[in-house]
Amino acid sequence: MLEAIQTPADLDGLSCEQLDDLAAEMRQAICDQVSKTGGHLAPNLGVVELSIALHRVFDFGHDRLLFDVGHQCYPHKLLTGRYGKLGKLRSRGGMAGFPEPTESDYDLFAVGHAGTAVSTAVGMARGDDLLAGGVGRSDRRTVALVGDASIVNGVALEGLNNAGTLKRQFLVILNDNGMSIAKPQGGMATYFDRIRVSSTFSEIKRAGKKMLDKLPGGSVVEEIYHRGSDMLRTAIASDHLFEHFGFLCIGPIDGHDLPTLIDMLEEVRDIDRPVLLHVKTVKGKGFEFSADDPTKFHSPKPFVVNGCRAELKSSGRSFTSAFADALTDQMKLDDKIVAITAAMPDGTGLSRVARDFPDRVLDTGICESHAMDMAAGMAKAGAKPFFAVYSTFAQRALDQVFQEVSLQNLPVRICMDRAGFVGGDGAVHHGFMDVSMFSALPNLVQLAAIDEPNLRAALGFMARHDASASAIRYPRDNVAELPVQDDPPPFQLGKANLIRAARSTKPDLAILGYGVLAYSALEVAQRLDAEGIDVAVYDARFAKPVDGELIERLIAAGTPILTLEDHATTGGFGHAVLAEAHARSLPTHCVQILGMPQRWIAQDSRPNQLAEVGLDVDAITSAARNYLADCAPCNGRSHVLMDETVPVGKG
Ligand SMILES: Cc1ncc(C[n+]2csc(CCOP(=O)(O)OP(=O)(O)O)c2C)c(N)n1
Ligand SMILES: CC(=O)[C@@H](O)[C@H](O)COP(=O)(O)O
Ligand SMILES: [Mg+2]
Repeated sequence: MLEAIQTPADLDGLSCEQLDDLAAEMRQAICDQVSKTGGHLAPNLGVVELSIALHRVFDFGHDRLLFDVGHQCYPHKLLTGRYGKLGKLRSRGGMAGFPEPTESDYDLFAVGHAGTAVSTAVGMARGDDLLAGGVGRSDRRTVALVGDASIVNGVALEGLNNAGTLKRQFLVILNDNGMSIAKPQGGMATYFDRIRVSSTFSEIKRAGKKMLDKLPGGSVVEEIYHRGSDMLRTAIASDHLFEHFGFLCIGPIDGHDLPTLIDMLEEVRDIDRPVLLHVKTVKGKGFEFSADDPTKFHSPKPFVVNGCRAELKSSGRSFTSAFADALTDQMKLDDKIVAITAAMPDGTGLSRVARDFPDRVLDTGICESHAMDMAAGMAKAGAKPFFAVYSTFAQRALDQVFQEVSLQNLPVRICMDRAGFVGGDGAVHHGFMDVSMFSALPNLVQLAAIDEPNLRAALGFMARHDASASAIRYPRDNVAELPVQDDPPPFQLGKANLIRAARSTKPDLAILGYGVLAYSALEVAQRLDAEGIDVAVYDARFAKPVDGELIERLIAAGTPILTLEDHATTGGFGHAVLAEAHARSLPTHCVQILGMPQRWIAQDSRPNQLAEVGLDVDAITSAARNYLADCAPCNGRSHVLMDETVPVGKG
């Protein structure tokens, strides 16, 4: 049946039994695919009936459907003609793992960061009305689908605050499954726990039907049972929190009971004021292993289903695990250290740290801005906060980093995982601009780790460095099985580390790698060496301050520099090297920058390997070779690779 659904209109006329069968087929297709490629499983399994009911009742070819985070969009995509793309989930030419406007007009925003749906939905509603001649004049209905953990995010509350003033149809579906990735945190989570246990509307309805079934009267019973308005009145929630934002609040209702969902959505569809429909769902529903462990199966790597169990395929030692162990060791040495996460305890490794220090690991919920300011407050009080956050989510707290951390010169430590390309999650999650983002801020040291021993050394530096804030970056990847050095020298502020000496005192090329690409540079150097090109390789370690003395020494000796980073070239480490050369009145002499090309950063589908984006060893080697051909004899030209569309090495 699923293959036959080319547009949501194909849902019309299907009976509830058929829709239930369709739901089962969708669950199986999603589970089969995610088990092969990885992706978001539990969130999508939890919204199958809700997605069917939404597309049955609304016409989102005309109406507006906005997803929050968007990781739960797979059922929506299957119902809007993309079943054929499921087999290439999260890869180029396939089905993106988040809503993707380049994939379908049913996807309005490419999203991935929590809290945005209500605001973009308010914007679309206001925009539609404006273009239709005035408030309430548009016939496009607007729906925002938000999870119970995302709705606590600051942006979401800003959206709700404004949405309540709308004088037109506006529906927020609160998908309440009692889960974030981990257990949700904070007062709102406690509130939802309380109202979620109040008997849901469907339970009232079922009890009512049982009672009515006992009465004689056949069709009268059916009529009463199905008369929507009574349902609606029964389901209206008095003194629901969001009622105070100006919403008519309904529910909670059972998010897996298709007849109730369809009835209720039909009831609320044309109410001409903001409505919040509180829907209770089970994250991971449909498979025991995912419903029993929605955290583990939130966004699993490929796994093998074994009856009612599922085993994730093991995949080596990650930077995340290395970070968690290194931070744990630092916390053993210093009881002022406290670890903070914004709803990502497992993704950042802090759940591993919490096993040893449950009282010194704090989870704020999806509230990065608050977490950063809380860290600033803790630093002000004399504690040593380490805020573990994905590079992409740190973007949400940029203002707090400047205003409450760097401007106050408070020693907050920011540990950014998923820096660089993230693979399957793609454009909405790449950590491509943390260096640029923080580079203009005063009192903020920026550093990167090449492997596990260096990550440990870097954290030791950060724990000791009280003179300013510091921000470290490391990738969504495994650590090198063979580290560059088992016992690297301690990190010294602004000092790079020579990891491959050239054969001569005046090498043909010096490669300065920032982060893990310094590791790739070693193989590049080996290949060039075999061609008689004498190369020195440095682990740059710091993007702010860069090692100015090294840069001066190299440029003065006429040694061309190639900088490498898994970061945008704009405002990245390479630009910092150029700026340093400029500040030292050095000729920006043969400095070439190699980083993440813009065209890939905005790519709508998923570069899964550095090879796809020209940052693998082959590509770097050929870039270095072309570059040397350009600048021998060194003519003082600066080969800054500003235009990423130009093949590397011809900058
Ligand atoms: C700003 C931001 N911080 C963190 C995340 C990581 N993240 C993705 S989904 C998720 C949990 C969302 O919970 P909820 O909104 O309840 O949706 P559910 O997964 O339960 O369906 C988190 C923390 C994010 N996407 N955006
Ligand atoms: C949707 C979201 O933001 C998270 O689920 C994220 O996709 C997790 O990323 P990792 O798989 O890298 O932990
Ligand atoms: Mg949830």
